[in-house]
Amino acid sequence: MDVSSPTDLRLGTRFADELPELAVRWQAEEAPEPQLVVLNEPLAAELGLDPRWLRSEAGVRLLVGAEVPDGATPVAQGYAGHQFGGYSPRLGDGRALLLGELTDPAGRVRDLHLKGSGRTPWARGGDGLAGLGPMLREHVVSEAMHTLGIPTTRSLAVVATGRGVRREQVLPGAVLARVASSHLRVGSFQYARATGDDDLLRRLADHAIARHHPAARDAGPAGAAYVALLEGVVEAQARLVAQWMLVGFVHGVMNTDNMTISGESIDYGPCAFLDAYDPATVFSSIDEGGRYAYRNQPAAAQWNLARLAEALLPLIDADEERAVETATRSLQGFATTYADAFTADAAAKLGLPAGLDRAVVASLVEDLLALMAAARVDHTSFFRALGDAARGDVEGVRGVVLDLPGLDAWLERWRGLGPDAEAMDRVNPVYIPRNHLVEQALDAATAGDLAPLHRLLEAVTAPYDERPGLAAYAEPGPAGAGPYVTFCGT
Ligand SMILES: Nc1ncnc2c1ncn2[C@@H]1O[C@H](COP(=O)(O)OP(=O)(O)OP(=O)(O)O)[C@@H](O)[C@H]1O
Ligand SMILES: [Mg+2]
Repeated sequence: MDVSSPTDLRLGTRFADELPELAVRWQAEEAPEPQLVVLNEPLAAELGLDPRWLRSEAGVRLLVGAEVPDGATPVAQGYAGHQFGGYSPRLGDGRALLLGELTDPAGRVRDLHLKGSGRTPWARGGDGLAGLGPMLREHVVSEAMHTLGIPTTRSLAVVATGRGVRREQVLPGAVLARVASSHLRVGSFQYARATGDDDLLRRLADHAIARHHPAARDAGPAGAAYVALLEGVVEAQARLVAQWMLVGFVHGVMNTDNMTISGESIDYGPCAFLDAYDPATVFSSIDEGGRYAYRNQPAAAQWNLARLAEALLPLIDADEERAVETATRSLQGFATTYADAFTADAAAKLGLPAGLDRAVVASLVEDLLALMAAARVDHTSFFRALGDAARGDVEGVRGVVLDLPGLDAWLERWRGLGPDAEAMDRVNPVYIPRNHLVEQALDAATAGDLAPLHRLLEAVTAPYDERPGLAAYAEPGPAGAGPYVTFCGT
């Protein structure tokens, strides 16, 4: 049955109850004039929430935090984090609240969370607010990621608050209602570890195991369950980052507080998708050293996971030296899982049959990426054009690569392996949220015109289905433009 009133909605308080040291009870700031800007109806249905109710005044009050269902305990979650390599011991939800855990009709437990809901005790100097544009970016990009089959937090809705947010200019403010399999971060473990309270650390790890890696519980005695937890996170993150790389996604701010334990992508701040394939691409204007450049993402993930391993050491083994040895072995799993996932996903993008020798596929992929990088081809449309090449039409790919003899030799090797063009069309998107289109849609929405946003959503939520009316959405942006995303506007 659909939930159609606040009294029907049951939100769990498991995080608040089990981890009170990480949960500050709090409430959202009043929104002067809440107005629903976008609602994710398919997600609402998946959660058992009646979209008509969510669109009603009472529903919007829930989505903006003005009304809390009976029995719910909204909390601001505590976490620490390494930001661009520097450690901040006390970050936490400075502008966000966990409303509680919702069990969907399929029995899955999901966090319902608000971002931009006002200052909390973790706010430090911040105003606790979020701009409409950045929250809509999170909506668009997370929905695109979801339809591309990439694990991600989701956006249920964006509600404009009617309050101005002072940035470089005054922007309309908004609250994002976010749904995630949890909001546990690497930084949550760093925070618990830094308290020196091993009981808290153990409760947090047990909570994470129960929610995300239940098989770890059966791993064996003593520290084995926590080693299995670490390995579970390492594996989930290795697979996730392999998917980012193959779709050309640059997260932009892979701090340890922006890396989940679930393996879902989180926090779409200064993120963007590659147009030209250049592995050195950096989008965030504050990432001056290029720490989170596209090509550095696997290494950044490994670095973050090493911070998770450090936090878990007291649970892994009472003997620190043995704990370090064990954790190091677990971290080494990243390289293998990443390489396997990357090769398997790349083989699918190339339409290759299953069962080919891994080394053959890996060298084929490597050689193709080198050809693509040398000519800075458009990442997304090139892979799509390869589907045409599998059907015998090589004009699209030959038209953009510089080293034609090299490409022809590569095409011959590849075609000899029998690529399946239809299978390629099912995994190589036509539409991704191109940066220039995202910017246009957000600018228009900020000025009150939602049509470009809806058109963009129409394109990116059916990314493999080429439609003639959406040709402009498949085109790369103007060369040399950007970086489009900065931190200042969030
Ligand atoms: N305007 C703000 N007011 C208060 N705190 C803020 C503000 N902006 C960011 N923060 C806090 O700064 C830290 C880093 O911010 P970051 O942009 O990574 O996270 P976020 O986008 O707010 O949230 P999330 O990671 O949940 O998506 C977080 O602790 C966040 O709560
Ligand atoms: Mg963040």
